[in-house]
Amino acid sequence: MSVYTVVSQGELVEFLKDYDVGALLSFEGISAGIENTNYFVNTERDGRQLQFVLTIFEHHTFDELPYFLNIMAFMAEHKIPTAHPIQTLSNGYLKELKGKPAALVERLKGGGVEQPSLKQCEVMGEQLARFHLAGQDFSGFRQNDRGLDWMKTTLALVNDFFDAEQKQMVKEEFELQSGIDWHSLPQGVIHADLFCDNALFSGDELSGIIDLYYACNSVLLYDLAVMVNDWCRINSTDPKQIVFDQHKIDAMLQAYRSVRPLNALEQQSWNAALRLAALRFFMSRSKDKYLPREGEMTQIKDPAVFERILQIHRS
Ligand SMILES: Nc1ncnc2c1ncn2[C@@H]1O[C@H](COP(=O)(O)OP(=O)(O)OP(=O)(O)O)[C@@H](O)[C@H]1O
Ligand SMILES: N[C@@H](CCO)C(=O)O
Repeated sequence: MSVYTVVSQGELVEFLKDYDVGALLSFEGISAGIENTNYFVNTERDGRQLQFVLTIFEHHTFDELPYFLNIMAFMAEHKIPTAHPIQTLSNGYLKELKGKPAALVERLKGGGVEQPSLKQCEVMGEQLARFHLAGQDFSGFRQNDRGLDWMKTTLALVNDFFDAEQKQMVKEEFELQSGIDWHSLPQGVIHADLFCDNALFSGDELSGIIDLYYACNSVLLYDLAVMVNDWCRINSTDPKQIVFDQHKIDAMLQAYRSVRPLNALEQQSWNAALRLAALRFFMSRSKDKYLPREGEMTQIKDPAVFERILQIHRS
């Protein structure tokens, strides 16, 4: 259950006065998600029922949030399926609730994906390319705070928990990545965490991409690699048995390239991008497992999954 900040009816009624959303009908904490507190919020305005998601940000500062909320609004306005944040009557998309930053966003239909279909992989390939193209006109900028420097700092924290084989593999991967000039590849706004649980589908129709709170300006190919690593594999309860589904990879890549073709350097760098994306989540999951944040109610996501994915891309 991830409701870290409990909100009363009275507090929510007061909060909603700064929005043109009508009167509060009901609200309910959302159990999925681990970073933030989320509530479903239902209101009624002019006889119509409206549905929203209220997010109370547990880790981000007020300063860094406008970048993410502006991207969500920008993408929704460019017909990329994302949840549009709701404008306050006073100023912008961000407000304070219980001393923390908070935002109200449009509630999308559908649910997260557990076993993506071939069609869903194709849809995501196409939509990510459209997201990347639209992002070329977005004026905000944010550095990737989960880039190679962050991975190196994280490795220093977790390396002692690794066995000799893991240490050697990770050392080789950092050597490989440090030798690549990622800046010479096409850059732009990336989602940076587009896993299956961050896209809501109704059947094979994408209702929206959510959780843009790692978005940043970085390497477009890396974003595609993050997505392939999570969407295009056949999972097993034993991470060592994970395998990729080549049909899903082909469907996703073909759909992406039909909207934004990959240049020669991107094609050459594909394997390295898959390895960089695997390394990033191997590092973050290792840190969460070995050095969990105090007081955090976290379902630990298994780093062995990304260790295996890294091994597959190395072979
Ligand atoms: N705009 C939305 N419309 C409908 N449902 C949403 C929306 N945003 C979030 N949700 C629901 O809330 C759940 C939690 O949201 P989210 O994944 O953003 O959680 P988080 O704690 O902020 O992030 P993380 O998953 O990284 O821990 C989602 O799985 C989804 O069911
Ligand atoms: N998508 C990440 C967690 C949120 O960043 C993972 O599965 O490790």
